[in-house]
Amino acid sequence: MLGAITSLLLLITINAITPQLFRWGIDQGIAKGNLDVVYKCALFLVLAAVGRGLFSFGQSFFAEATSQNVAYNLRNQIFTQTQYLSQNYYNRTTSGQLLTRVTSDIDQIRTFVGTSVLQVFSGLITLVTSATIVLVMNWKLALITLLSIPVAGFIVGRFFKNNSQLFRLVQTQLANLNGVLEENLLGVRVVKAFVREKSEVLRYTNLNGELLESNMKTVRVLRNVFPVLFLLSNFITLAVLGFGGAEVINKQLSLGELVAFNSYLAFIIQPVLQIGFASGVIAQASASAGRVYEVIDAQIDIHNRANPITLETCAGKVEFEDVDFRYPEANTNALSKVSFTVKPGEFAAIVGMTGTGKSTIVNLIPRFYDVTSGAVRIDGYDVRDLTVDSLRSHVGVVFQDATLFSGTIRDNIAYAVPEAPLDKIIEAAKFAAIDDFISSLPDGYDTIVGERGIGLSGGQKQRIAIARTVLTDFSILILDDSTSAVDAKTATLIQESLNDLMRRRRCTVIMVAQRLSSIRNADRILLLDKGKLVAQGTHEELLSNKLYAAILASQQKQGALENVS
Ligand SMILES: Nc1ncnc2c1ncn2[C@@H]1O[C@H](COP(=O)(O)OP(=O)(O)OP(=O)(O)O)[C@@H](O)[C@H]1O
Repeated sequence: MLGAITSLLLLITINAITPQLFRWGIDQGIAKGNLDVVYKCALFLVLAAVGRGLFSFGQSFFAEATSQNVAYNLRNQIFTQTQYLSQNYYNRTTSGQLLTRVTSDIDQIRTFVGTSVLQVFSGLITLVTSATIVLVMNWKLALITLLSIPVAGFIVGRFFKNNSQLFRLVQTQLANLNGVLEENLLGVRVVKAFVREKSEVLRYTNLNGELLESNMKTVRVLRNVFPVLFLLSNFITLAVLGFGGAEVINKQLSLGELVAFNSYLAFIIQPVLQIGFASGVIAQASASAGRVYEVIDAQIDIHNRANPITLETCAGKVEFEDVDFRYPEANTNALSKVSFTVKPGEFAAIVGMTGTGKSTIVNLIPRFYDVTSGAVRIDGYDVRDLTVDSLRSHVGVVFQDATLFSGTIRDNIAYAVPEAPLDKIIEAAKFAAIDDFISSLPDGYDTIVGERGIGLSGGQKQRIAIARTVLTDFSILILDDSTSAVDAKTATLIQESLNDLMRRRRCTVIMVAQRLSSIRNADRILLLDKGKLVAQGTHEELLSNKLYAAILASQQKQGALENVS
């Protein structure tokens, strides 16, 4: 920016000197018939033109470089922030919204930094220097000229006041449009299955139409400002030529002075127009900056407390003490007065009807959310007193939906431990009962998955996700319905590996399970109903519980159906 400003200042200096050269050339050279002065003047004018070219280039090059760097920094800042924003934030914001901020909004800011900052800066400096010079040259003529500034200021100010809302609306509409696009790309199968292509096209087209309408409004308001400013500048030129011409005729002003004055006029009107042009970009960029900084400044709910404790080693004891939890936008508690203890090395299972809070319980352990009241403790420490990193490094989680990243299968399994040797990766894959499948692929562990790679079934993805977690150094393993997408036989295989793992690693396992068959040998089964812990015990102990028996009976029926099919 310093380079750009220096170039700009030099450019302005040359621009300020040039009319004086004309004046000198005309009054001292042409009028007095002194050819030597005319030649010298011509030479200086050529040098001034070369300098102008050089410094114009420097100014725009450095400004553009600055703007690219600003965009680079903002993109990095916003991405870093997205990595640390809490789950609550993502429940409220669609990724389409975030994508628009990272792309289109940052681009608006880049344009502003690349062009408008210097335009305004140079405009102001040119205006002040030119105004001072013309005031010294002929104050009467200068006052007529300078009259244009408050009038133009009023026009630009009104433009800002009336239209900043409109520019914000355009960016919001663009974000909504991207939201629909994103939803449709993710849910393309649902759209096809329900034959909703036409109505989705209509929905997108309507939103796109609204965006077009708003964009046209901005085009109209932008285009309306400039003719008014041009008209103003023409009036001023007219006034200067009229009044100045009379002054020359009355011998109050030399012809050279009038020519020089007329040149300065351009340096007064041009900045006014320049600032007018910039005002559109500034209004758009300011709306975009507001949206970008909304993300960058968003409060991160889950963060380290002052003087947090680093959990160096973890035995794996998990306690819930009178835990109440309510999602921010919900009216009722998802969990109420939940208390239980899972001892180190125990295998605990959480069961219950759908929507009773099973996933919510496990989300509280690695602090994806914080409890509303009560406490979650690990080895006796309130999880909120531990550093988030050390807490999560001891908790391995396999989610319901297995998200893989684009890259090789090996990269995906080694996601949290990139330096893991291949034999460890294979061991993890064997644990998740996916090694046979991977080995059968032509490229084995180097097979590319994700956008440009092979497609995997839901169960295969889930097993790779299990292997990814198994490879980490956890003391508490959370499996959130992670075998729901695999068949009963594979689930049993994974279950056997799990038993083996618990024996070898002495880790605590907390499993949310739909299939009761996979948790028969759990040390402790927590039975949830409508956010409350209604019973706990072993499978045999819970058989007498009505709800447990009902869930079991419904599953046996389903199991029989699976066998038939
Ligand atoms: N982000 C959220 N905002 C508001 N309410 C939520 C949110 N997520 C879940 N809930 C509500 O909290 C309750 C518990 O949800 P949870 O996902 O823990 O149930 P679950 O027992 O794991 O269900 P399932 O077996 O269907 O996965 C549900 O009533 C659900 O509607």
